[in-house]
Amino acid sequence: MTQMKTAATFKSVNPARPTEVVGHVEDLSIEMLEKIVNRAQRAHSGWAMLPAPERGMYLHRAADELQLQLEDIAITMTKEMGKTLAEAKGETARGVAILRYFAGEGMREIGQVIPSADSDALMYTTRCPLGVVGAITPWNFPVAIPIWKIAPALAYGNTVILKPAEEASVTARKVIACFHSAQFPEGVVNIATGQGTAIGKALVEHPYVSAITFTGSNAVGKQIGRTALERGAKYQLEMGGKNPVIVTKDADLDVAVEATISGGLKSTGQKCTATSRVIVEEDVYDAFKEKLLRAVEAITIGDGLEASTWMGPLATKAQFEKVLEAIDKGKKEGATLLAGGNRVSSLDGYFIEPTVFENVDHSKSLAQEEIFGPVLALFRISSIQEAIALANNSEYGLSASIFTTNIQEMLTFTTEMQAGLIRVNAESAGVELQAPFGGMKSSSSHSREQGRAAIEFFTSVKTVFVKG
Ligand SMILES: NC(=O)C1=CN([C@@H]2O[C@H](COP(=O)(O)OP(=O)(O)OC[C@H]3O[C@@H](n4cnc5c(N)ncnc54)[C@H](O)[C@@H]3O)[C@@H](O)[C@H]2O)C=CC1
Ligand SMILES: O=C(O)CCC(=O)C(=O)O
Repeated sequence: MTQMKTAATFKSVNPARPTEVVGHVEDLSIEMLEKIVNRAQRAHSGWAMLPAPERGMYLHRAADELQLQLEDIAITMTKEMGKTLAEAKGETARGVAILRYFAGEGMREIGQVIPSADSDALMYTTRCPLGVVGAITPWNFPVAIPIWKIAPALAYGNTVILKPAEEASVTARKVIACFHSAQFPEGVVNIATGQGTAIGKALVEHPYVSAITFTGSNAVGKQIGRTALERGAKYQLEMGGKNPVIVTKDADLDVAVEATISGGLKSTGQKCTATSRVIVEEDVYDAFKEKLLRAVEAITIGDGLEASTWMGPLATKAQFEKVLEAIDKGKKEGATLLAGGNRVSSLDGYFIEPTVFENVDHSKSLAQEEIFGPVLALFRISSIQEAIALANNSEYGLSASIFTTNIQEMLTFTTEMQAGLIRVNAESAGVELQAPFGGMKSSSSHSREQGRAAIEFFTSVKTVFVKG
């Protein structure tokens, strides 16, 4: 990788102890970005012309490098954005598996032979890469999300520029170093660190960048979509969620409680697939609530590097403040606070207690706005129809779970629930890399990432007609 001198850097800090600097990151200028885009553009034709199995071998080598660096990268991730070390290790291992999956894509079919009306002709489809792909990623999955965008982009013959979240850039740099150690040709894999409003925006606007894949907030996603559409670039947006869990009277309550805690509060609730609305049938509402509150009380909060910690801090000061404001707003709107609701005053970092509300008006903020923090809202309902209607009453449609042993209720839920990820007797979070991932309604641009679905975004279909 060519070393570039930049005028400025910014600090990335540890949210568990904000005075600790995890690293300094280049705050690239637009001129530096221009060089990176040109380099990616120049590298494209050579990379695209390599046989796909050979591109796959590069991805296998990157997977080997990431595996070697797993411990260091996971520790950096925990220090930089706060999730527990166990989660960070799991995520890094997932990154290795994603790379291997897409390495295999280099050996799978990319088209179909389609019967032509002309008996002297051969008609088939093939696929070609898009060119330079810009990947704009958030801080909540600093390894998995960049890799599930970069790996398929590369496998199908694109070159890539990663613009990571400012708050997770030290980890991102270490991930990209694995690609460089795997000796990808110059310019094929690039990183552009800097501010979203400057470098991110310039990447989206650049005429050489053929496609943008984004995960993050709805506000930024929509802006990116508009800009990309305007100049004819392809785009893919993965945004928010307000994911419901339904617990019916036939559910195994212990399983439902454990999954609600895990889905809602792991990673401190900072997943787009996190559970935030817990919709419980009245017959079991009180029993479920009691078990849930007991489990919430048992949660240990602290630095994610400590083995005893179950829940770490919020990832950034902005997120910490946003979640405290959301809790305050919920209280003012009349919801009843059952647990938590405060910052953890005994700790210096961005720690907030796991928080549970009930008596939440479904038209109000706690039920409608994405909080992205350790906050659950309980709702009491009297039938499965009411539960599904409530669950669907959201601008989002990313993930949804039901806990029940009633087969008819499972089927009704899988049919009627408006979400891209439907889970039965399993928590709302947790995505398998070989399956399509994406949301309905405002949660996404209706595209899907990961698994074989990734080929739809990262390639263009060509229909070829050959007359003998
Ligand atoms: N769907 C998800 O997984 C995520 C959702 N969020 C939601 O977004 C809220 C705010 O989090 P943020 O970090 O501020 O998300 P964000 O959407 O501002 O940032 C995501 C990425 O977009 C970049 N970016 C920001 N402005 C840009 C622009 N104008 N053009 C191009 N790129 C730009 C950022 O630098 C970062 O790399 C959270 O509270 C949460 O509700 C945040 C992170 C992940
Ligand atoms: O639930 C998961 O594993 C993935 C969540 C995700 O993609 C996100 O929060 O952005």
